[in-house]
Amino acid sequence: MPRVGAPVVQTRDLTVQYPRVRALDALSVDVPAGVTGIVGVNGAGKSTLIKVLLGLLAPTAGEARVLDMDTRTHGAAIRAVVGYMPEHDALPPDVSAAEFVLHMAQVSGLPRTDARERTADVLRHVGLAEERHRPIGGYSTGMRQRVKLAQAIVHDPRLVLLDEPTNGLDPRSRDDMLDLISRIGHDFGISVIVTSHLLGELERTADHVVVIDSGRLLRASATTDLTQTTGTVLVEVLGPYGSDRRVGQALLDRGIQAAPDGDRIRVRIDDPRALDVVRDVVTDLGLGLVRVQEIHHTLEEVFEATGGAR
Ligand SMILES: Nc1ncnc2c1ncn2[C@@H]1O[C@H](COP(=O)(O)OP(=O)(O)OP(=O)(O)O)[C@@H](O)[C@H]1O
Repeated sequence: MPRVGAPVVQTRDLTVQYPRVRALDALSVDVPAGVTGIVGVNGAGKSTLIKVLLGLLAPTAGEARVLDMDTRTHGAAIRAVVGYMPEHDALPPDVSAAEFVLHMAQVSGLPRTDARERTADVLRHVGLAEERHRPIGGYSTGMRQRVKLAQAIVHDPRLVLLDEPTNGLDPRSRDDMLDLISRIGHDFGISVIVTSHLLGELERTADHVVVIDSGRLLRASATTDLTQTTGTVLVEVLGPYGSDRRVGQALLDRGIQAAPDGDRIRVRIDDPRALDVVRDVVTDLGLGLVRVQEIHHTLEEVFEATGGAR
């Protein structure tokens, strides 16, 4: 059993060489428990990494450990405690979600009665309770993605690997799927590794983000560290027309960097006095301070800064 707080996945110099392409190139990363997003453009190596982690593809060099088990030697043991949602859809059209997920539960070793119970539970969790007896062939893309997610968690895994689960979904279904992923990771206590080529969507779902590009590690950190403050706040004041300009000018007069931003004032806070000066200036001018809002980087901005986005 891995120690509490131990990484769920560790790779060291992990390399996968296909005949023409090096899909993973000396990738060394620790993935902690919780929800982790693996982000990279198409072809970055995300699906290859997942295949290695499941023990389905042997590394050319280096090693990968999942829940402290070596993927080269413990593939079957890993797959018993890890769920997998593949990117592409290979669902049988003629069977119902209930039949399919029950079958997958039994394949993963659950006795029939437990498998039935778990199937009913997970189909309810993913929001397919009502439609579960209809043939999958008539399902929408969003429903099919939820069937794939249900079969990935039906055996109550410790870790689940989701390959591009939001692919092909409209914005609303994508939000539903992201909420579901967050619940699996945060309420059900199953660690989640989720791949995506869209950084923005992982911002509110993932606790950690691993950015890969051409099989190499660009960045691995807590989402909150990546989206750290820009050193700028937006200040909103209450007063007659032009109050924001007067505040901005008063701040500049006192040596604080400030610039208009719509009807608010963008203020640099590198100077430790800055927030005190804002409060003093607003009071001196007889105005009200409505809001001081810290501005954070978005993941997209960070990715662009590291040269990963295309
Ligand atoms: N079986 C294979 N044989 C040869 N090359 C492969 C194979 N699978 C993937 N590749 C190549 O390896 C690189 C990484 O592919 P991979 O599928 O891991 O990337 P990805 O980040 O998951 O992208 P996508 O989201 O498009 O699947 C790509 O250049 C791809 O063309």
